[in-house]
Amino acid sequence: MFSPSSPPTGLLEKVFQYIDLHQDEFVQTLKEWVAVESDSVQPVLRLRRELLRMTDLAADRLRNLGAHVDLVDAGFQQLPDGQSLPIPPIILAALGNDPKKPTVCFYGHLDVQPARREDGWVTDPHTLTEVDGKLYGRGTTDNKGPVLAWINAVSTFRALDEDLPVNVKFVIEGMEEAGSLALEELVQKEKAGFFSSVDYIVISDNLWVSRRTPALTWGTRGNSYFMVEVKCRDQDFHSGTFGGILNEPMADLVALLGSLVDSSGRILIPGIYDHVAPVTEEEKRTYEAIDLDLEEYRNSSQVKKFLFDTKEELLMHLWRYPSLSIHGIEGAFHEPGAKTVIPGRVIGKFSIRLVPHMNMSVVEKQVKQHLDYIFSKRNSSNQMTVSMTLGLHPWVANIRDNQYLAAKRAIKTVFGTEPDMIRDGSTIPIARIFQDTIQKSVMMLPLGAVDDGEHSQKEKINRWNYIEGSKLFAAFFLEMAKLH
Ligand SMILES: Cn1cncc1C[C@H](NC(=O)CCN)C(=O)O
Ligand SMILES: [Zn+2]
Ligand SMILES: [Zn+2]
Repeated sequence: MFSPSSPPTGLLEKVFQYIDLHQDEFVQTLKEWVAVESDSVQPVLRLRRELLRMTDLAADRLRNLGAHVDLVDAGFQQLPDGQSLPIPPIILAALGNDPKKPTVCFYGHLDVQPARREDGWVTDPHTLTEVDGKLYGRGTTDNKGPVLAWINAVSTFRALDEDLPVNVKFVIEGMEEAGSLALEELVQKEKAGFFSSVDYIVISDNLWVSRRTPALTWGTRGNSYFMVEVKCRDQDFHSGTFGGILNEPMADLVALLGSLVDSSGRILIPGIYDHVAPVTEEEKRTYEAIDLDLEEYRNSSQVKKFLFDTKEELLMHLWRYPSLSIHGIEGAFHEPGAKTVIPGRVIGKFSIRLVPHMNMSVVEKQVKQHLDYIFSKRNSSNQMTVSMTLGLHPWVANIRDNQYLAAKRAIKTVFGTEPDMIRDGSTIPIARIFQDTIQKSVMMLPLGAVDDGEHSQKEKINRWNYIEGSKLFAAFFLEMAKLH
């Protein structure tokens, strides 16, 4: 082993060289993984079988590394129609348990969003296709590529017959895109078991804000999801026979939804901003330092104008202020054509992205009170029911943790630059659950570029990001060992 003060230049060079030389093999494995249509979103048996196949493929790969692999049964998913579908088992794997080394646990997921060629893909979404250094395919960046990058890093030490600098554990699930069913329960159950030896958790399930500058993520927003139902009766009406003599549920609902946010993006629910953490000068400087070309971002997003004109304002509204989005209306007539229906019962769906110091149950109360007030002013004879169906807390890391220091050093070594220290506007619910339940340091170390198109058509990961990302994880192991 190397001494803590002298950098392991020789070993690191060997590792990087190995990864460069074997990159086509690494791409080939990604191709095999992308070929499995492991869609967890559409609840159909055929796809669940694909998910099980994907889980077995990953478990085999981990066993080949020499890891001890447990497939933890996750039970069944109950569907609203009474059907039930199997949830793929959750992989818990471990490699090495040297008490002198830190134990780093990687969380990732094998499931993907649905993708069909007709949706607007140029290539088949389940056939990894390389064009100009871009590896196109569903799951390449979210999240199969990063999971494999971690495996590539571990396998490189094994192939070189080098001692792993850290003990490595894996939590790999197959239901992330469907809300990580069964995972929270498992984390609680294994708190004193599998997780008791874990010192650090690394998640690589988000993106940089740049195409070239790597990032380290230290916070995500939470989310509270609301459904507001307005009901007259369970059946639709004909607007020729009932139009003019009813309080129409859609009119009530549109008024309710229209009362939530103004055209400058400000949430109109009284009190909602009361607890939002104030911005500090130090925090402001972190946004100034970030590599984001506003014009390029705007153009590539195909948006004419954002609500904010400066980089700092834009980032703060994405990352550290709450936002309210209206997602849809169940029961509304939305198909093409001109049907003259009055829907009898509709459900509006919206969510509020939560930020530090907002209190979930206070938010819930404020939303309900506000909607009650707006609805009562309408004097409608319909019935309104509001429910919060999902409550995910925001997450903030302690960037003074050792693993943030190790990751910064590894990024510097691999990319020759300091990372953008970013937050993320969306939610990775498991981060906060890990932090609260096992009370260990959680870090998000993304590998993909801003234009990877996660969840979208033409999802890709650059070969460069995938291969340098594999090196980054390897360099991170070595830096962690030095700090321990
Ligand atoms: C399911 N869900 C409902 N509320 C929040 C979520 C999670 C979802 N997470 C992601 O997209 C991960 C991005 N890397 C999101 O933030 O919308
Ligand atoms: Zn993901
Ligand atoms: Zn996703």
